[in-house]
Order: sequence, then C-alpha cells, then structure tokens
Amino acid sequence: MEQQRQQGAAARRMATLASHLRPQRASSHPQMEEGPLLMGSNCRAKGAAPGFKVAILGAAGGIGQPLALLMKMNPLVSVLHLYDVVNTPGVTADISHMDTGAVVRGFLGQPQLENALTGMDLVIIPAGVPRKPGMTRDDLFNINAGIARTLCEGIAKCCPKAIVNVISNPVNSTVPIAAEVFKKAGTYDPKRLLGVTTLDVVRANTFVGEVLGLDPREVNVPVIGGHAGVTILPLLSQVNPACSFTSEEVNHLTSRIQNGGTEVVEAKAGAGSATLSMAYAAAKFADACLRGLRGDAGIVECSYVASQVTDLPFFASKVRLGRSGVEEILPLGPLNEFERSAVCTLYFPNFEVLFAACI
Ligand SMILES: NC(=O)C1=CN([C@@H]2O[C@H](COP(=O)(O)OP(=O)(O)OC[C@H]3O[C@@H](n4cnc5c(N)ncnc54)[C@H](O)[C@@H]3O)[C@@H](O)[C@H]2O)C=CC1
Ligand SMILES: O=C([O-])CC(=O)C(=O)O
Repeated sequence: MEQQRQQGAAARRMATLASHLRPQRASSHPQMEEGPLLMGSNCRAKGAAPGFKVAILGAAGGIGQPLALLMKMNPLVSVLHLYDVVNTPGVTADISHMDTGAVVRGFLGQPQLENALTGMDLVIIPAGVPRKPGMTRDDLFNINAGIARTLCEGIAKCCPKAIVNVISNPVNSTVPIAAEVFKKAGTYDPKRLLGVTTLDVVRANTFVGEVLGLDPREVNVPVIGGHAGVTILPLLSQVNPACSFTSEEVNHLTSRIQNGGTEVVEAKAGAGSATLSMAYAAAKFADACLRGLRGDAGIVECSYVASQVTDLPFFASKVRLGRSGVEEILPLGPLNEFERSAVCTLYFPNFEVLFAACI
C-alpha cells in the first residue's frame, strides 16, 4: 500500500517535471500572455499591491534582460510586462522566480503588443539593433526608426498617458520619431517622452571619480546636448562636489565620455554595444521617473527631451521629474569658455539665445 502511494507520488512528480520540459510555446508558461484570463490588465496585482506597472519592450535583448532583472528588484514596481519578438518565455520564466514583489508577465510578438502595453504607467524601450565596430549610431536609423514607430503606435493606442523612456539608438532621432507618432495619434505630451542619456552621466561620474580619486557615487556631472559623439557635452565646470581640472584633464575626460559607447563597441568586437552598464543606467533613470510619479520632490536627472533651451527642438539637459513626467527643464547654468564654445558650435547659430539660456 505504502509502495503504491510512493509510486503514485513519484509518477505525479515526473508528470510535473515533464510538463516543465516540453518545447516552448508562448502559452505553455504560466507567466506568459495566454488569453483573456491572463491579460496584462487583469494581472492579480492590479489594485492589490501598491506600485507602478512597467513594460519593457525589447526585454529579451542584451539590455532588456538585465534591465528586467533590475526592474523586478525595484520595490516601486508592482507589475512588470516583458515584451519582445523573440525569447520572452524563457526570460519571463527565469525573472518570475525572483522572490521580489513585482508580478511578471511575458508577451511574445506583435499580436501580444497591445496586451503588453494596456494599463502601463511607464514603458521602457530598448528594442532595436545595436552597433558593430566601424558603425555610428546613425547607421542604426533605418532599422530602429521603424521599430520605434511600431512600438509607439502601440503606446498611443493602449497607454497614451504612460511615461515613455526611449533607449533605442540613435536616441537623437528615435525620440523625435516617437514624438511624431504621438502627434499623429493625438496623444503627444512632451512631458511624458524622455530619451535616456543616463549612461553618459554614469560614465562621466565614473571617469571624473577616477581622475579625482573620488568614489563615483559621490560625483555628479551634468551631461547635456544629445547622445552621439560630440553632441554629448559633459559640463565639467558644474561637477558636484566643486572641483577644477587642468586643460589636459578636460580634453581627456570630454573625449572619453563622448566616446564611451565606442569604447565598449570596440571591446565587444562585434558582439554588440553597452548592455550591462546601460541596464544599470536605464534602471536608475526609470526609478527616478517612478519616484517622480509617486510625488517625491526634488528629483533631477539629465534627459533628452522636447526643449526650448536651445534652437533645437530636442536637447538633453537637467530636468525635474514629477507626477506628470518632466515638470521643469532647468537652465544650463553658467558655462565656462570651453563649454560655451562647444554649445555655440553645436547648438546655437544664434548666440543671443545662448546667453538667455545660460541665465
Ligand atoms: N540610450 C543609450 O544610452 C544606449 C542605447 N543603446 C541602444 O539600445 C538598443 C538595444 O541594444 P541591445 O539590447 O544591446 O540590443 P539586442 O540586439 O541585444 O536586443 C534588442 C532586442 O530588441 C528586440 N526587438 C527587435 N525588434 C523588436 C520589435 N519590433 N519589438 C520588440 N522587440 C524588438 C530584439 O528581439 C532583441 O531582443 C540599440 O539600439 C542600442 O544602440 C545601447 C546602449 C546605450
Ligand atoms: O555606443 C552605442 O552604440 C551604444 C550607446 O549608445 C552607448 O553605449 O552609449
């Protein structure tokens, strides 16, 4: 009798194990979008656990996977939707086993995009192809512009009030493309569309910390402009804590910060661009956006946003985040001669505007 009971239990355990080992289909996993009962907007956490609903589009990629891990660890997140055109069943199953609060759901392929987006407070977009050595970020435009457009059409339809964090390159173009999609859909709110340039700040803090012999966690360098080559401009005259640099140090730091992406692309030798540091930077920025949404005061980050700080329609500078997204674009502050000349060359055919912006 006891032997029969043990054999029955063993058979049941084997059946359970076999069901986990079956070939992957999106619907064979409990966390994957399956049908009306598992739709994102019906997640059990809705209305239960306090927190925000966050979607990552491109969640199975080099940035998407570690970013999913970091967002699953964020206590402000109650629901985490992972969307990609490949491999979300595996990533979702894996991340969903972490014993943190957020409920994780996976969504695979275009037919599941709408369910991935419905009800989201924050959408983070790292979907798109990365650079290889010898390429510029602009070389990614043709493929990534189309991807950004499709995803933003989904956002306009399913979560038009969400804050959108655009990571996909070239950020200097994907953000304006997103704005055009939202304008066409009649949902554009410039306060809610933010290009992620946090990796430039993260690198600047690290490299300045190295030069000054300081803990990078105690360094804060504003980085303005855009997110490509010379459009990335660290304001070394505004480093916190206050410090000074020799002209050699300024040249070295400016060049290293501007070329940080290329440094990683070359080191990876064809295997992609920055993923781990980018996931860290994106998680840091997303956390700031969520704290702003929660109503925390005094949250200031650099971001590439619709702006009137220069003659250009989009510009990265310090912004104050709040319940509605970008609540204020802060002035550039006093620039030194080197920075003023760089800004003028890049962004100010009209010098008078510069002096207005520097106040
Ligand atoms: N803003 C920044 O500071 C940085 C931006 N990037 C950019 O981020 C992007 C992603 O980089 P990685 O994660 O390394 O690339 P990756 O190739 O490892 O991952 C991209 C993911 O996007 C997915 N994808 C492609 N088309 C999609 C679609 N239509 N819908 C949803 N998902 C789609 C792919 O399946 C893949 O899983 C690149 O454009 C890269 O240049 C990278 C580093 C820093
Ligand atoms: O350089 C690239 O292609 C990726 C990127 O934007 C960065 O690492 O800053």
